[in-house]
Amino acid sequence: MSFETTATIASFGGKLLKLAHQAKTVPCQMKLNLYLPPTASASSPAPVLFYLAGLTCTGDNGAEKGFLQHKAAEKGIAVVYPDTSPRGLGIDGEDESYDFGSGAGFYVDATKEPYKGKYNMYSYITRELPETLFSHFKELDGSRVSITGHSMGGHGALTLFLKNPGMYKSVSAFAPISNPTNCQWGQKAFGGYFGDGDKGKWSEHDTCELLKGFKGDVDVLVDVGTGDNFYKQGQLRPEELEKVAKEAGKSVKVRYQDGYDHSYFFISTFAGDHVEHAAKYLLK
Ligand SMILES: N[C@@H](CCC(=O)N[C@@H](CSC=O)C(=O)NCC(=O)O)C(=O)O
Repeated sequence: MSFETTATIASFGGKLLKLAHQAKTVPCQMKLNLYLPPTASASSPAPVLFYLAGLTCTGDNGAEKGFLQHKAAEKGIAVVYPDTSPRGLGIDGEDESYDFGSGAGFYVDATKEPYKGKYNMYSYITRELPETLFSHFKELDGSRVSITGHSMGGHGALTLFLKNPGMYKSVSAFAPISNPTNCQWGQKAFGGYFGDGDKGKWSEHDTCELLKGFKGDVDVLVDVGTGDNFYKQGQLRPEELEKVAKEAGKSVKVRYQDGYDHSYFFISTFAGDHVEHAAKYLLK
């Protein structure tokens, strides 16, 4: 099934497309944004950066407030901004809380009813969405793809990268949920999507656990604001990420940005650095 383009918006010399398509891995229509830099064409396809957003977000938050497009236009990189969950499936309780269900898919394939077979954001982001995009948009180079994300989306970016060696050229994250098996957000989500009986499944989607067993080199950039209330509450656990990385001999650079909070003011301030980080690998 192909895409419907609901809007085309000029942005930094390129264009932002608002898209919708009927998905198969998740049983609903999915919306997203796609930024095409000015240089993208069928004869010169652009490498692609996926930006995974956080709790409560759609594909609009990053596209409208993340400020990635300025640097992406300069570097000739396309940016994909997917939604964060399926929508409107009529599951009991789906819309009740900001940190579970709608807007909170956590980039996993649920194995517990009533989300099983429906909340498959892992399959959607790693398989269906890229396959559909790259067959439809000849302006995109599907052989050069990187990933980044914020908070729940930072968790998504890091775990998808670590679970799929070779799929992404690079990874970075803004204030990621680095150790979801040991924080409230992650425990609620994994309990709801996997159940409490299968902690092995939880570990398969925890960046710290994945990093311990990762074969090969990494070069991960992470930014966290020291004024971030979710960091202060222990939802992000970047120190644990640094500890695991050090013990495993993996290059994970965590930059603690003085006074920044969890908002898109923080993301937009450092977005250029994250696009530069991706460009190092996408353009070499
Ligand atoms: N509404 C909630 C807070 C939700 C929130 O801060 N969401 C963040 C992502 S948090 C981790 O995934 C976000 O990006 N929000 C959208 C935005 O545009 O800022 C509450 O009331 O605490």
